[in-house]
Amino acid sequence: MAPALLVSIDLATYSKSTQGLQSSALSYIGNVFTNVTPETVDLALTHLQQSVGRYANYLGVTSLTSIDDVISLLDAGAAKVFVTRSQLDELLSRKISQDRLVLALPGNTKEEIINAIGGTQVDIYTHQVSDLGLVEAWLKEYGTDRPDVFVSFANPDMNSVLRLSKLAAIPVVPAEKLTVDPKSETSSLSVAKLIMANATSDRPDGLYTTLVTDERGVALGLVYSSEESVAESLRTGRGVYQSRKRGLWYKGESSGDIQELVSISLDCDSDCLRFVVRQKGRGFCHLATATCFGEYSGLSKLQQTLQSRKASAPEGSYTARLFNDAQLLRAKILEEATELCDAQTKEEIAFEAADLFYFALTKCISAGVSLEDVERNLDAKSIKVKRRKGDAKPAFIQFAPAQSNGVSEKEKVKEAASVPKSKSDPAGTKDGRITMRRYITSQETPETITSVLQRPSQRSNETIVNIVNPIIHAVKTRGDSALLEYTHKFDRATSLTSPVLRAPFPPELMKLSPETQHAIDVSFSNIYKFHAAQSEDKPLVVETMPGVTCTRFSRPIERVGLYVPGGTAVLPSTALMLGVPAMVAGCKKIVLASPPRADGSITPEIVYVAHKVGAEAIVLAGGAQAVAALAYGTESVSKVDKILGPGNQFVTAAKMIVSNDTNAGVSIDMPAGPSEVLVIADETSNPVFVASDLLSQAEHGVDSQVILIAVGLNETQLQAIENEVHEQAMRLPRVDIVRGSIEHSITLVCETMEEAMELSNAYAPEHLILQVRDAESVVESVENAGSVFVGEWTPESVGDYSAGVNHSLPTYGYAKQYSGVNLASYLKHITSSNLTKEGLRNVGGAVMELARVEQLEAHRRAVSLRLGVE
Ligand SMILES: NC(=O)c1ccc[n+]([C@@H]2O[C@H](COP(=O)([O-])OP(=O)(O)OC[C@H]3O[C@@H](n4cnc5c(N)ncnc54)[C@H](O)[C@@H]3O)[C@@H](O)[C@H]2O)c1
Ligand SMILES: N[C@H](CO)Cc1c[nH]c[nH+]1
Ligand SMILES: [Zn+2]
Repeated sequence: MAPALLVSIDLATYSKSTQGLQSSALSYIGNVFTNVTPETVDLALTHLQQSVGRYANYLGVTSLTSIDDVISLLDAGAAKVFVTRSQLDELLSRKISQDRLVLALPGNTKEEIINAIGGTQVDIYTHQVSDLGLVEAWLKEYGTDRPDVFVSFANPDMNSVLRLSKLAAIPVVPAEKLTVDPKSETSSLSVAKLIMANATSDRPDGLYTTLVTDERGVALGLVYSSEESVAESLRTGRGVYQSRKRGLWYKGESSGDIQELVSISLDCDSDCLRFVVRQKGRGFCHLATATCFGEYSGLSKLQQTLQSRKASAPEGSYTARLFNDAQLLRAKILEEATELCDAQTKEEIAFEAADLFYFALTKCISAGVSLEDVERNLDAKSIKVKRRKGDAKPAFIQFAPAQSNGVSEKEKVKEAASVPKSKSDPAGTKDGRITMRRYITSQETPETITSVLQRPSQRSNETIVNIVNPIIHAVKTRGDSALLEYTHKFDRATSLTSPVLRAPFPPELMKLSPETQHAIDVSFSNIYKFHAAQSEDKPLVVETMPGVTCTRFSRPIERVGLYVPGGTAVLPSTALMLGVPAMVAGCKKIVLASPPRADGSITPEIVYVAHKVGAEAIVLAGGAQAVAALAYGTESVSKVDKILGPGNQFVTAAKMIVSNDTNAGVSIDMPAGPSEVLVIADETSNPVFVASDLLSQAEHGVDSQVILIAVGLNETQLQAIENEVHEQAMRLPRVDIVRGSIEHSITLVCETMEEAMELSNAYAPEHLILQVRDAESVVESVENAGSVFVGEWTPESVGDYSAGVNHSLPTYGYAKQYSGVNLASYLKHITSSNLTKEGLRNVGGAVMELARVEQLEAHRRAVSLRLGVE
C-alpha cells in the first residue's frame, strides 16, 4: 500500500534537530524520505541498519551516487530508491524490480511532467513543485492507472498538502514542518490532521473504527478514534482512543495496563485505522485477558510463557534448566533440527517443527530477543536484492541428500556442529586438503587425548529409544502390517506386499557374474574353515574328586536371526560372516533380515549367500522393525532365539531393548556399530599402505572413525602419510563420506611402541592394524581389540571379506568386554555332573556344611538322606 505521507529528513542534522517531528514520533507514521549523496551513503546505510523493519525508508539519490551504492541501499533495506533516468535504465537492466525504484524528475513544466508519466510505468517523484495546478492536471490526465506520484513542495502549507492528498498523490513534507502537538504554532502541519484528512467514517457519530493489534498483527480489540484522540496518541506516544460514552480514553490510565504506541495507519480504503501497540500489564481486555477475544495462542502464547518463566521460572522446571544450561539448549536445538529433517509425514513434520520452535524461541528469549525482533529481521531479509546463493555450509553439504534409510541425520549434524573449523575449510579438510587432525601426545594432557579419541557423538539414548520403542511396539502388536508400513516408510519399498522371501530361493533372484560367485565361494570356504576349526570335537570332562565327574558340552542355538545392514551400503559380506558360523554350529533355523531395495527386491548376492548357508527365509526389512519381527515373530516371520549382526543406532538400540524384554526370550551378540580402525605405524611402514587402510574404514560412513598412531615419525614421514591420505581420498567415489569421517579422525604422534599400545588398548578399536617393525611380536601386548591385522601385507579389507576371520565386531570400545562374532556366538554350553556313591561321600561334607551356613535345610538333607547321616 502506498504511504499517506513521506516525512523528509536530513540525515546529517536530523538527530540533533529540536525542531518539528522528533525521531521518537517518526515511526508512528512510518515513512521516511532522505536525500543521499556520495558523501552521505555511509550515513544512510547506518540509518537503514538501525531503522529497517521499524519503518519504511524512501531514499532519493543524486546522479553522482554510483549504481553500486544504490544497490547497497536497496540491499540494506530501503523500501524504494528515487533515481535519475539513466540510473533507472541501468538498474532495470540489472533485473532490480521496478517496484523498488522511483524515477526522480524536476517537475515544474507541463511537458516535463507529461513526458515523464507517459513514458514510464515506474513511480514518479517530482520535487520543489510550486504550481499545484500542474500536478492536478496530470493526475487527472492519467487517472488511476498512473504510477504513484510523490510530490515535494517548495513551500508546503496545510491546505496545499491536504489538496494534494485528496488528489491521491503522496506529499513529501520536511520533518521540521510537522508536529504531533496540535497546540503548537500554526505554521506547523499537524500529523494527526494529515492522517485523518484521508480517513473516512461511515458512522453517524463521525468516529473512526480502529483495530488495535500487537506488533505481530494479533488483534487485541476494536475501539474508536477521533482526530483529537489520534492527536493525543501521537503527542503522548500511548494508546489513546475515543470512548463513545466517556470521551477521550487514555487506555490503562486507571488499570495500569497502558499501551506504548508503535504505529498508526489506515486500511486500503481508509475507513479503518490500525493502531499497533505494545500492551503492558495484564492485557488489553477489561476482563484482564491478553485480547478481547481471549488469551493468546500459538507462538504468541509460547512467547508469553517463556518471558514469564524467564522473569521467575519455577525452580527445577525444564525451561529454567534450559535458560541456565547453554550446552543443553544447544544440543536440543541441534537435535530437534535434525529430527525435523528426518520427519516424513505431515503430523511428524508439524510435531518436530513445533519442538524446534520451542527451543529456538527459548534461545531468543534467554538473549532478550522477541518474536517481533525475529519477524522484523525476516521482513528486512525479504527486501534484500542481492540474494545469497543459499548453498549449505560446507560442514553440512555431505548430509544434503536425505538418507531416508540409514544414516542418522541428527548424529551427523551434531558432529558437524561440534567441530570448530576455519571459515574456508570444509569438513575434514585443512587448507583444502583432506587431513586428520594431528596431536603430539607429549604436548597434550591425558584429558585432551581421551577427549579427541571419543567416538563421534551418538544420538542420545533417550532420543533413539523414543524413536525405536513405538516401532517395536507396533510390530509386536500389529505384526506384518506394521512391518510393511515401516519398510514402505524408511526403505521407500512401497510396492512390497509380503515381508518375507522363503527358501528355496528362486534361481533368478540369485543370478551372479561368475567372478562374483567365485569370490563369494572362496570367502565362504575360508570363513567356513576358520569357524569350523573353532568347534570342540568332544565335551570337556574333568574328574574334580574321585567319583565326581564334571562335563561341559555345547549345543547350537536352535533359531538365529541374522541382521545384514543395507542402509548406506548393502553388505553381502556380512551375510557370509553371520551365516557361515551359524551353519557350522548347526543352528536348525537360520533367518536373514535386510532392508530391501526401493523396488522391494533384495540384492542377489545376499540371496545367494542365504541359499549357501541354508537359511530358511529372508525378512525384507531393516532397522528396529526387522529386529522386532525377529524377536517376537509376526504372521509370516518366525521368532528366533538370538539376533546377531551389526547395524546403525536404530538397529543396535532395538537389539538392546528386545534382549532386555524377558517376555521376548531373545539374546543378542553385542553392540556393533559404525566401523572403526586404529593403525599403528612406525618409520618402517609404507605411507601408501597406511593411508589405504585408514581410508578403507573411513569410507563406510560419516560416523566411522579412523585413528593413526605414528610412533617416532618425523615431519617428513608424517607428511608423506598425510599426502597419501589426501591424494587417495580425492580419487575415491565416496570422497564426501570420507571427508565426514576424517573430520572426527585423528593422528596421534608418540615416541614408543609401549605408549602406542597403551593408547590402543585404552581405545579398544574394532580393528587394529600393526604396520610396524616385527609386528608379530607386538600382538602379545594387545589387550583390547576386535580383530588384529599383522604386518604390511595384511590390509584390513582381507578380514572384511575373505581371509576367514569374522568382520562382525564390537565397536564403541566394547572390545574391552565383548568378542566379535565367532562359532561360540551360536552355541550354548551346557554342563553336567555325574557322581558315584563314593563321589557323593567325598564331596557331601562340604555341601552339607555350606547348606547349613545358608540355612537351606532341604539342600542339606538331599545329601544327608542319601548318605544316611544326620
Ligand atoms: N561393527 C561391525 O561389525 C560392522 C559391520 C558392518 C557394518 N557396520 C556398520 O553398520 C552400520 C550400518 O548402518 P546403515 O544405516 O548403513 O544400515 P542399517 O541396515 O543398519 O540401517 C538401515 C535401517 O535403519 C532404519 N532407519 C533409518 N533412518 C531411520 C529413522 N530416522 N528412524 C527409524 N529408523 C530409521 C531403517 O529401518 C533402515 O532400514 C554402519 O555404521 C556400518 O559402519 C558395522
Ligand atoms: N569393515 C566392516 C566392519 O566394521 C565390514 C565390512 C563389510 N564390507 C566391507 N566392510
Ligand atoms: Zn569394511
